[in-house]
Amino acid sequence: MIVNLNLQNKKIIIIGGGNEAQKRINSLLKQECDITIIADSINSQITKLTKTKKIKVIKQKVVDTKFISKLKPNMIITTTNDRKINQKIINAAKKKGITVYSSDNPEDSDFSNPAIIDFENMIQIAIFTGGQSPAMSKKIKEKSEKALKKTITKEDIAQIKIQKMARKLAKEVIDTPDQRRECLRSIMRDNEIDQLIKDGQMKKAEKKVSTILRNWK
Ligand SMILES: C[C@@]1(CC(=O)O)c2cc3[nH]c(cc4nc(cc5[nH]c(cc(n2)[C@H]1CCC(=O)O)[C@@](C)(CC(=O)O)[C@@H]5CCC(=O)O)C(CC(=O)O)=C4CCC(=O)O)c(CCC(=O)O)c3CC(=O)O
Ligand SMILES: NC(=O)C1=CN([C@@H]2O[C@H](COP(=O)(O)OP(=O)(O)OC[C@H]3O[C@@H](n4cnc5c(N)ncnc54)[C@H](O)[C@@H]3O)[C@@H](O)[C@H]2O)C=CC1
Repeated sequence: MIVNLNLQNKKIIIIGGGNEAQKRINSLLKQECDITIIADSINSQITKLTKTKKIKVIKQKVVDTKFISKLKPNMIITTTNDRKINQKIINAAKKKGITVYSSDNPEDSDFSNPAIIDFENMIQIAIFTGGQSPAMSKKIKEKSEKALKKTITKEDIAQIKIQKMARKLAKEVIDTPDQRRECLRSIMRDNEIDQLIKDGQMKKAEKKVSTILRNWK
């Protein structure tokens, strides 16, 4: 089952500082969460990231699981190339009811990472083979990316921004979910708004949306 994790303000610990850690940090940085890396060595890309982004680093080898009670994380991601320590961390986290992921152990992890196609941080499309073939997920991602870039337009992304603003206002000014849905659909179909979006006139589009919503009966 693919779901999205809401990690806003969550405390996340990543053990290890190699390629896998780097992939996980890059996805975590899309949300406002508190990231701490514990590793005895950190690759150059992660070092660069720690200089520009808010990431804490504890430079040490993890030999036991005491860091869990000390740092009290909401989630632990272990990415070391040491199976034994990864397993120890998984077991300790599970005992404490902490969400855990290990790069070398999909069976014991609480979630999986699909291949992601991202459009301007506004739309994410996930490709997942249920752990059967990560390499095929990557290949299908690369194949579909080209096709999707032709299907998902700049205007679609602008319409998401319009819809975000519209549904916030709709919740304030329209009483029932059915009516809100109908109104949001009519905004999506509105030729005038469509044209304003195409012309890059976002402020005018928003104004028109606001008028439609406030006069909705
Ligand atoms: C189960 C899963 C972990 C999870 O649940 O999160 C998992 C597990 C493992 N992958 C391993 C190897 C490789 N992983 C990749 C690549 C990716 N792996 C990703 C996801 C997942 N990998 C999850 C299932 C996803 C699904 O089923 O769709 C992607 C899609 C997303 C991401 O990592 O963010 C990302 C591409 C992202 C992109 O480019 O966008 C490549 C290819 C390459 O690097 O070129 C290889 C080498 C070739 C191969 O093995 O296929 C090994 C070590 C095996 C060993 O020791 O040999 C394990 C551990 C194990 O199998 O035990
Ligand atoms: N889920 C996936 O898609 C993939 C999973 N893997 C698995 O992930 C593991 C890690 O892969 P990479 O990041 O490429 O390896 P890597 O060798 O680049 O990084 C390992 C990191 O762990 C650190 N480390 C090792 N023992 C430690 C300890 N006790 N305490 C703190 N830090 C420690 C090292 O200093 C290094 O920074 C692999 O062994 C493999 O099993 C590998 C490729 C893809």
